[in-house]
Amino acid sequence: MNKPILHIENACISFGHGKLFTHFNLDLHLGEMYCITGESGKGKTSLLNAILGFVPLSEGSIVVDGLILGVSTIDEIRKRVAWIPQELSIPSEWVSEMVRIPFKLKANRNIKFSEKTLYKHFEALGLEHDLLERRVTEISGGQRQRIMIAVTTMLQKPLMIIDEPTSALDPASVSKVIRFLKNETQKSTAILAVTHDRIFADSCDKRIFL
Ligand SMILES: Nc1ncnc2c1ncn2[C@@H]1O[C@H](COP(=O)(O)OP(=O)(O)OP(=O)(O)O)[C@@H](O)[C@H]1O
Repeated sequence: MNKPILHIENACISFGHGKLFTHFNLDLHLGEMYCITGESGKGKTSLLNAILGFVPLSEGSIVVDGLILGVSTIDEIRKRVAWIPQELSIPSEWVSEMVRIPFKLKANRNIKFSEKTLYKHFEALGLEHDLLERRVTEISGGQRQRIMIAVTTMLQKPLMIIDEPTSALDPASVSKVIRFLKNETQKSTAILAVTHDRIFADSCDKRIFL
């Protein structure tokens, strides 16, 4: 098999109060969708944050697309990772502005925003086109999550990291998100998601308990 896009070896995260987990290993390849599941507070979100360099490992190493995570590689690694956090504090009033934010970030400046592609993704995810004309405060949590999945996919990064992609969705919408993401992983992307959603977890290539 080819080299993994994400390789985590012997990882341990600890905060002041002790170790969250130790000896965590993972190999994720292009075309695969894995999920991390487990009890609340075990460190799932912290692990995602560690991959993005926001939380330090106390032991072990993370390699993204052949780059060992460290001070000198973090900018390059962030260029290769699309990230959808669980909670988003969005600094825009309108959805039409919100969907353009990722394209203004330093790491994504070379990627063009396309309304046509966004609408195509909206359709696949069961979202109405006119959501784009609404205020951010006038859309539901589930709509916002799917909009961000659509937008993040447009960035075409080799690695997508998603925290609770379906937590605010009904089962029919969960199925649409799964179909959409599976379709995307076939297009040279790997997905790592944290989830408590049984349907979502069952559809992943591998389920990792933390
Ligand atoms: N920066 C931090 N400093 C200290 N403690 C932290 C920090 N970030 C997270 N924690 C603690 O680490 C533990 C794990 O948090 P984390 O959010 O990673 O868990 P989780 O498994 O994702 O939980 P959930 O399923 O509820 O989202 C929690 O007890 C949390 O309070």
